[in-house]
Amino acid sequence: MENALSLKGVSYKRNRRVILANINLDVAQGTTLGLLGENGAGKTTLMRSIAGVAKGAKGTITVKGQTGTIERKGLVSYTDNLDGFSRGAKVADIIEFYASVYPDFDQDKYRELSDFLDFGDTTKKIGELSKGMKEKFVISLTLARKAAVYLLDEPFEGIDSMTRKKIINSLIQWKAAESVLVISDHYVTEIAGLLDEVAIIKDEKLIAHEKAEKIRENGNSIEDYYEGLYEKGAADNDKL
Ligand SMILES: Nc1ncnc2c1ncn2[C@@H]1O[C@H](COP(=O)(O)OP(=O)(O)OP(=O)(O)O)[C@@H](O)[C@H]1O
Repeated sequence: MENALSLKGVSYKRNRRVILANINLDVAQGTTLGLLGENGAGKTTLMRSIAGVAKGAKGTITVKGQTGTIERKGLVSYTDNLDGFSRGAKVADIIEFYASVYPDFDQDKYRELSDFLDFGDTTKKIGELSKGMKEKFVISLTLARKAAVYLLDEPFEGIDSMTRKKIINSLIQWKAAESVLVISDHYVTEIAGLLDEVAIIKDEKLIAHEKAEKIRENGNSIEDYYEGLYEKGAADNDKL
């Protein structure tokens, strides 16, 4: 199958400190990829690089054949924690902003998503939203676009476990079959059933990229595989 997302030699430094080192990753269209790694491993930085918002990222990132940052922004749906908006901005204003900036933003789909997530009050200000409410808003905004690649960075941290299960069980239905979904989460077991592949980051490097099916065929759970690799280190670089 055609690769929807391809990273070649992606590196990122901040204040001369290496955050990502030579990341190579190919993801076929339709794949749901779990991006795993402990705190500070570089998952957010990698997502920001793919989305074209990490300034100074080196290497080549191709999304559906496009390598330019502007073109990529049109193909990748990623919501940067809403940090760019003032605390006084209302939910309704941000929805309007999304609709005006992204031609692929589908307001009906946004409404369906936000209803499903029980996040309906558009009069609230960003600064008034709880962590979980903000996350529901980010998920709704992100998935309401028609994109080739969706990036969800630890989307469920503040969301209660019942709702988390509900979202995880239905996440796939909100993306087109050919779209890629990259999701990072600390609750590996919870999202495991959703994943087609996992990519593991440790010490600035991609130490593994493997199909979930293959991990299970080898008698491992995704969580065991992840923890085993993390403990063992980058010795066996088991890339696809
Ligand atoms: N604004 C920043 N200034 C300086 N260093 C940063 C900044 N943002 C991230 N870093 C550093 O980059 C590294 C990777 O951070 P990143 O947020 O990408 O990791 P992560 O895997 O998403 O972590 P977490 O699971 O805790 O969210 C960390 O060592 C972090 O300290």
